[in-house]
Amino acid sequence: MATAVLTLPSDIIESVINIASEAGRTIKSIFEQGQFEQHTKLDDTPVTSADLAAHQLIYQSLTQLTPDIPILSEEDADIPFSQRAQWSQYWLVDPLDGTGEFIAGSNDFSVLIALVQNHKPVLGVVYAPMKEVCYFARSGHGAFKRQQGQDTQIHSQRQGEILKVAVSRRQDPQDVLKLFTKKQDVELIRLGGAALKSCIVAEGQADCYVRVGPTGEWDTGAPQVIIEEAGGKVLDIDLKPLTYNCRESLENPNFIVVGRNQWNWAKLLGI
Ligand SMILES: Nc1ncnc2c1ncn2[C@@H]1O[C@H](COP(=O)(O)O)[C@@H](OP(=O)(O)O)[C@H]1O
Ligand SMILES: [Mg+2]
Repeated sequence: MATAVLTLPSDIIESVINIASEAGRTIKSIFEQGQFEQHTKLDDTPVTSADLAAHQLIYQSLTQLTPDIPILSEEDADIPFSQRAQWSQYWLVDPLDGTGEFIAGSNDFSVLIALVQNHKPVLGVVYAPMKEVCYFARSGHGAFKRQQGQDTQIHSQRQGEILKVAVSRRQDPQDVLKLFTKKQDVELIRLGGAALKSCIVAEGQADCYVRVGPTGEWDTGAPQVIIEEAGGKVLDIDLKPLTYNCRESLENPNFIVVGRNQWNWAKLLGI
């Protein structure tokens, strides 16, 4: 039987922001020193000593904060579904989203921490250490961007005639453009890391972020709360919601993060 969902203090998000910021500072210091180890994981994605240092720090801090809530991190994800199925809530963590960017020397990486309750992300923090920007949201309380100590509420409703589409810097944009069936003027915004692309949609700098190819549930958990609280959605390519901790596999389907309700996404994607 699944454990009961615990009622958490409303200011727990500040503790999570502090944990993500500390992990981000650890990553930044390794990035600036330029000395790190690098391996390729079984799924053929890279991992560095910075990912692992951030994972250790987040794991210890979250365990101290909420000893009864389990943690699913990209760097400790080998937990059988039979065990995860017992969880009614858990922390979903990507200690370093954008490892490829980190290795390449680009600034487009961030730390992601989400709280998932009853298969739905309800709290999300995305901290980008090189940009010193934090995006955060709690279900029902709006989405915010914290920069230079100032919190600004963000909204995803961008106005404009051209469809601005955020896509991975490490992917052929044709993989994304071919999904759009209707003739439409499209401007591409190339950026690294899954979360930062979602966040620029959440703050109305892009209309959507389209991801074709594998990602993990940890890549979308925290950004999903931020985009939903900013007025947008995360959907699979059939425009159905993504699911969390519902299957043995933790891989997401292809997905689209949409900000603007004025676009007819079903028509644009030929659904
Ligand atoms: N083969 C694969 N399997 C699973 N996830 C993958 C993957 N290739 C890329 N990803 C995901 O896509 C994210 C990178 O997005 P982008 O290409 O936009 O920079 C990676 O985040 P991490 O850096 O946390 O691993 C990773 O989670
Ligand atoms: Mg990662």
